[in-house]
Amino acid sequence: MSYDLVWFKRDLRWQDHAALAQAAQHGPVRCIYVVEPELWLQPDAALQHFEFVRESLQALDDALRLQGGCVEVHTGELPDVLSRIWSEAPFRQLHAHQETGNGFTYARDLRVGAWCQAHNVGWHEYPQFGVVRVLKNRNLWQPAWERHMAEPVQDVGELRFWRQRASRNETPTEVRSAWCTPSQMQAPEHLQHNPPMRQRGGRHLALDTLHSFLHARSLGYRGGISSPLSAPDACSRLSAYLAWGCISMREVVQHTRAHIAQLPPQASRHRAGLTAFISRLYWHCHFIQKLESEPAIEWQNMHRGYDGLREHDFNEAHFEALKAARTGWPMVDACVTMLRETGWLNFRMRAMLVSVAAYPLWLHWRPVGEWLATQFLDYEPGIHWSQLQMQSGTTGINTTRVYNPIKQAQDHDPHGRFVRQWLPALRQVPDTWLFEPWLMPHTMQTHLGVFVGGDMNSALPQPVVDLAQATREAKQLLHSRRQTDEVKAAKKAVVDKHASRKNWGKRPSARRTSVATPTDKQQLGFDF
Ligand SMILES: Cc1cc2nc3c(=O)[nH]c(=O)nc-3n(C[C@H](O)[C@H](O)[C@H](O)COP(=O)(O)OP(=O)(O)OC[C@H]3O[C@@H](n4cnc5c(N)ncnc54)[C@H](O)[C@@H]3O)c2cc1C
Repeated sequence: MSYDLVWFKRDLRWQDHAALAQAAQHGPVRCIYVVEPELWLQPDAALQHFEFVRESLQALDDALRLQGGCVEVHTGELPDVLSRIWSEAPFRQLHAHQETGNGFTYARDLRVGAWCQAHNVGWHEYPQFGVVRVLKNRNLWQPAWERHMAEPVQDVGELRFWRQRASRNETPTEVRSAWCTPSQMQAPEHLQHNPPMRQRGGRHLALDTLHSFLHARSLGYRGGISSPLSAPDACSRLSAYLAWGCISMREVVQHTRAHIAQLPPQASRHRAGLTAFISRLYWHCHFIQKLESEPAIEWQNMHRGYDGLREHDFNEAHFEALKAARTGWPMVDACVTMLRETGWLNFRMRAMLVSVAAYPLWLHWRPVGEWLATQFLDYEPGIHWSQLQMQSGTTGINTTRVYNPIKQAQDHDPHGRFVRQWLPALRQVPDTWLFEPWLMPHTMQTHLGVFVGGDMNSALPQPVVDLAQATREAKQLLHSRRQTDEVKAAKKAVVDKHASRKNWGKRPSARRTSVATPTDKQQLGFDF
């Protein structure tokens, strides 16, 4: 009996799973996940991602077992694994979701396509987000997003699973030797970083998170998402579940719209929060579309006119201080610490970290992005690299936004609860010096027994650079590059390819009437 093979990647769910639903229509299915050693060797991979995948696969396996099936975990490179499976028991067709991943997955998918062609196996890839493969024109993008989200959620119904039969000479254990169950998965030894307080994987947790957000936490979305104190509750916290596919984007959009529709008229704050949340769901796919349309933005500047701006000045000491949470700016160091312990940070604080890296520390976005990719449990290449470039000023279409970490602390942590929570050395420091402890008089430092110094033994580090001066110099360098004729001339091509065409979910400015918003300003539509 032949079967169709379903290859799970970053789509670790069984509901609204187009690949599984379509495969099931053809007859028996066999479900696999492949641990690809090369993939986990990439610089953007971390142990937390592997463990989250394992947990999500465990939930998937549990659900499939209720129907008499399972998910097989194979280890090896693709298409070698396909060859092995095929030579043991040929399959008719291979089904998977489209993936807009890093350079490795892009090249691997091309190899898989070639393998399928050579073996006369049908290769079916299905979109799982509102991202359009081979998008001819950016103007067509938003209607395509709406169509995708409006389609009915795919119910996989009852599944028939393919069963492997032992040949006469094999014991059942030998038949299974080529794969293992999710609970038997072994993380590659080199993988590091698994934050103790990170979110756990699995579809049931994704659904619980969506439920608690829609019914309670989203009341705090409006006004609550910018401060790192309120954001962990006020934000949806769905990013990791969307990134690893425990829940589909369509499910989230449809549930949210249905929830908005049944809110009473007086629930205006709740409605406004959920409407703003929907605009973030557009942004999710809008940003992934950039990488889909131009995979090279993972490595090279979106606007090539910025080439050479930071590449040759990379300061390792600055980078090490940032990673070690010892820049000397409490808000920055507290955010790095929270991220290290939880695997998550809200948008504004992510933007601030990259801004500090890109401007006063003058670090190129690529190494910073590799490090942050391992720190973010929700690492999604399309959003990540586009945001890294946007916050570093290399897209050429966004207004330069430079976040001052002292002002961010004053605005979003006025009583210092956040920095004191994550930086115990600051707990004794009075409010007056909390966000600028290097200004604390020596007598006060002696009195508290907390010293600010340049060496690793000091409880509090000196700022690595003079913030005001380094930021001024960085802005000057960027702006002088922006003024060159080459940079100005090449801007239109970037706008045509990548800029948004609509001001999703943003309230119109009272002063602006029907005049179209300049595209580069629209790109900043994140803040309330
Ligand atoms: C430098 C940088 C890197 C980032 N890297 C990632 C990443 O790797 N993966 C990731 O999912 N998000 C990334 N973001 C976007 C954003 O910070 C996170 O999506 C958000 O903090 C996740 O928390 P949440 O799910 O509670 O967000 P919510 O505010 O509840 O938003 C709901 C969903 O909308 C999407 N979304 C929210 N904000 C954005 C945004 N600005 N751009 C695109 N999509 C958005 C996410 O899928 C998110 O889960 C990055 C932002 C910056 C500044």
